Amino acid sequence: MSMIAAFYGGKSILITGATGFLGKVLIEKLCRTSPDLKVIYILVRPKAGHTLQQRVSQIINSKLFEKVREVCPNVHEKIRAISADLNQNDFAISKEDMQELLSCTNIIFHCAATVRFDDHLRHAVQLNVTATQQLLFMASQMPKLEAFIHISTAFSNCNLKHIDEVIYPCSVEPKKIIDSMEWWDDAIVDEIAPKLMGDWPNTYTYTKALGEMVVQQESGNLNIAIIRPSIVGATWQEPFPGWVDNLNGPNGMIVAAGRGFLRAIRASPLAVADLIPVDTVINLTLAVGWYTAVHRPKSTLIYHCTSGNLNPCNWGKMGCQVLSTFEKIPFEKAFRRPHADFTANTITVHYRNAVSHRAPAMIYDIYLWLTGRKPRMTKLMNRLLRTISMLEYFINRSWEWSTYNTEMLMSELSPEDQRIFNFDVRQLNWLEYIENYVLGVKKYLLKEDMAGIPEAKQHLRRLQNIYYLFNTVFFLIAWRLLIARSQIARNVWFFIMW
Ligand SMILES: CCCCCCCCCCCCCCCCCCCCCCCCCC(=O)SCCNC(=O)CCNC(=O)[C@H](O)C(C)(C)COP(=O)(O)OP(=O)(O)OC[C@H]1O[C@@H](n2cnc3c(N)ncnc32)[C@H](O)[C@@H]1OP(=O)(O)O
Ligand SMILES: NC(=O)C1=CN([C@@H]2O[C@H](COP(=O)(O)OP(=O)(O)OC[C@H]3O[C@@H](n4cnc5c(N)ncnc54)[C@H](OP(=O)(O)O)[C@@H]3O)[C@@H](O)[C@H]2O)C=CC1
Repeated sequence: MSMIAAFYGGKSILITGATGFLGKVLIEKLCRTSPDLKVIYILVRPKAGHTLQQRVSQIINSKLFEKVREVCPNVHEKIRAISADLNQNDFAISKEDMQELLSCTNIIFHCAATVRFDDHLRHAVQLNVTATQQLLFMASQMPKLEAFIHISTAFSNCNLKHIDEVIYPCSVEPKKIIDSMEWWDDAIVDEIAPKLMGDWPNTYTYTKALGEMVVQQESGNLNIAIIRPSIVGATWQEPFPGWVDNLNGPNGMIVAAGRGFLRAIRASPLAVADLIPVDTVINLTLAVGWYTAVHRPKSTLIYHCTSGNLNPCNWGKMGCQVLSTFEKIPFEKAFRRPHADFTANTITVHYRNAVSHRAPAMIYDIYLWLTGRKPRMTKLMNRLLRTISMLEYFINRSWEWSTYNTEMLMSELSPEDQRIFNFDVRQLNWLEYIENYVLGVKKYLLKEDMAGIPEAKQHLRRLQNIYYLFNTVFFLIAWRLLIARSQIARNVWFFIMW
């Protein structure tokens, strides 16, 4: 019998960020392994014209929940959506709902965050710091609360090279920043943001670091743990390999490379690609929830959920495997044949951006314009280049994260729990994982049918022929112009002909 699965039986669990990437996998695993849990409260806001109920139904009826619907047919009764906006006071939760949450919640998993790197500092502070503070205040009023699990990021201290499982202080107290945000206008925030952020590369990582400080300072008597995942990727094993549903992190790059937009990226091929599958993160999260509630460690424990020190893989190896998978499983509607490489030199990067990214986009836009359609490729390419510029920081450096707490927890689990809640990343075979990842991007993110592969391959062959034709015509025109202007070129031409 799994101790962890049994622990969640009969429990009332509160999850923020449940509609996000990690949140969905967390609910899925909880419902599948502990179908006898009492209720999962999820704090959801209405979005994009969808009501709360529609959003929940969409999740429950999705492919990800296929197995859950078998194991736990009454899953929709287990999930209770509560209307909430984490940017509002008291999260804009109704009095009745708040009363129920305060009196019933046993465990909190706090996943909600803004993960945009370029979010305005005010908004990032509001969601990643102030909302965390408010949630901790709510938690302190919950008599039945057994554990509060905060999801942070391994990059909250990306300004350091070696990172231990401790909280590092930021130079300005988070409380001061929260207070200042009340009376600073946007112009002042914009001016002061770079000074506050110091050597953090973006508002996301900075506010996640502030969020950890808030957790430490406001923990009071609560049983708290912090989990720091690195770059979270598609599922490794559960509920099935390769599931992914957003364009964050490597996902967008895989799409861009597979469709032939991305030709070159500034990256160190030897830098460690610290990817971690989302199901591994969730298994660790559930194990930490159990351990924190049952063993009640004296201090707040931090768990690094990373792969680099246990089973390293570098960007070069990962990129090669991504490209070789495209050979077998091409994406549909490719703009060009997938071919990308890593460059390190700044001049080469500018050259490749001009020649391999911007020029083909402009040529294609001219073609669209000539055929009476709306040009869009240049805009798309600019967006891609902007995204790449934001990710570059993370693919040109390596970090070392110590994992003592995570390894300690692994040794505390029974063999049954080690199997059901496996977070031992040493067992991961990278080549197999990346192949399933690319396949998952095709199937679950791009929603492409596998039956379309022969047609996609044929399309790539056509693109290859267009490429040869274009190069031949380009060469002939260039040569013709050269012959017209240069005696040496003419001599070479006559020599060849002769
Ligand atoms: C040796 C040879 C081998 C050769 C190999 C060759 C290689 C070939 C293979 C390549 C694969 C292997 C290498 C991969 C390297 C990846 C490194 C990853 C590092 C990640 C580190 C993460 C560390 C921290 C982890 C964490 O702790 S947290 C999670 C991380 N957080 C994020 O990843 C958020 C990032 N994003 C944003 O920060 C915002 O997205 C923003 C970017 C500002 C845009 O912002 P904006 O321009 O305003 O655009 P949006 O409004 O967002 O979107 C507007 C429209 O663009 C869409 N779109 C949003 N995104 C993306 C995206 N990426 N890519 C594409 N499209 C996207 C969106 O769908 C919407 O489409 P629409 O609806 O309009 O149709
Ligand atoms: N993905 C990754 O690579 C990594 C993620 N993490 C951390 O994991 C956690 C989850 O990330 P991930 O699932 O990828 O992020 P997502 O962007 O997929 O999900 C964010 C969640 O937060 C919710 N949310 C955002 N703003 C509000 C608001 N004002 N009120 C209520 N809910 C809100 C979103 O709801 P809605 O659907 O309504 O927008 C969504 O459910 C975050 O704390 C992140 O820092 C850490 C390391 C890496």
